[in-house]
Amino acid sequence: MTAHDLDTFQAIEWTGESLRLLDQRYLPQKEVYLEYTDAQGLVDAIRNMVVRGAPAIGITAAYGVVLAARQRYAEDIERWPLLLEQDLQALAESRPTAVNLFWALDNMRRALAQTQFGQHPDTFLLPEAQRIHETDLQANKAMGDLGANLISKHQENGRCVMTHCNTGALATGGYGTALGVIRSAWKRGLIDRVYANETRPWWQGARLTAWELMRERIPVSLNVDSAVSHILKTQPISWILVGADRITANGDVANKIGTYNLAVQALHHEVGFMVVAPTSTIDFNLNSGEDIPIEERSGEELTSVLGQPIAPEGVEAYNPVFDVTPAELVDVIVTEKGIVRRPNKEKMARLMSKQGLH
Ligand SMILES: CSC[C@@H](O)[C@@H](O)C(=O)COP(=O)(O)O
Repeated sequence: MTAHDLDTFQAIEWTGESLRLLDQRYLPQKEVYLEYTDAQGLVDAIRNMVVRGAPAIGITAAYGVVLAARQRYAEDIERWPLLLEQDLQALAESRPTAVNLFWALDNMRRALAQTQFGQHPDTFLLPEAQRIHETDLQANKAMGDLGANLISKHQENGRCVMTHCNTGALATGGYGTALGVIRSAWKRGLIDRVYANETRPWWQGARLTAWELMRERIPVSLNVDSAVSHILKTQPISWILVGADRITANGDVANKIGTYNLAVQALHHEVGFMVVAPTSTIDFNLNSGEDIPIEERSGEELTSVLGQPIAPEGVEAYNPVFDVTPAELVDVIVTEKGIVRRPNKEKMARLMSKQGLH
């Protein structure tokens, strides 16, 4: 892979027989690819963060259903759709916050419902998984254009942007959400530099975002999460761009822990706050962010780094890995169907009623 291939680079590859994933736990030191042939392997891959990022999790789960269905079909050519239920359940329990996982499984269930008695599971399930994968890439390209349109050449505050976590090719079907907008804006000559928050405790910013941007030679400065206010005050930053794991009907946004802090800081420093997410991330079944299940991961992610303890043995640690930014702190949500400024329930409903890729 060359630096320029990253534009079309995909961390998830369907081989026809298996799903190949770039193991994100080892980046940037090692590029290790793992090959999966069953759903349980993919449940573990999602849970253990071999693959992460809301759209990437959904795509992985969709292919997980294909692999599980093939296995169940080999076990029992008639009863395989019934046996598949336990695999759908296991995939649904792999991680709780990103709604793209449940959205993808719902789509796979609809494809399953089309399958006639005795038909091979590939008939409807494989094309649906491939459609989910392909439309995510297309959605990211569309959002890249729409988001870049909001970044003007002569930004009042300056020509730099800040981002959080990793929202790039690694987190999606390719190109990225917030990082896709950054890619498009860079190509149009609209930005000079990206400030990437390290994103403790899993370091998605330090390990993954810095890796993606450097490979494309987009100037990036890595900073500790606690430097944000200082940077917004002293550096020429016009926009903070983030992705989302779930957006509720009123426009509240769940995303990587620390995103809420950023929105508050953006308001104080008069920096734009842009959320970039495909409509597969919008959960219209939930009225507000208070209803979103927030994943808590092991305290060990806080108490040790690379296997080395950094806190007193036995200390209790609290590790929520997502937070919810209230809609009133969001300047604009960019989706593949269009943009929503100052989101609220009515505007979100109008957006969702539009025709789109998904
Ligand atoms: C396109 S990615 C948007 C979000 O999924 C991303 O910002 C994020 O929070 C990822 O969390 P992760 O815990 O790494 O799966």
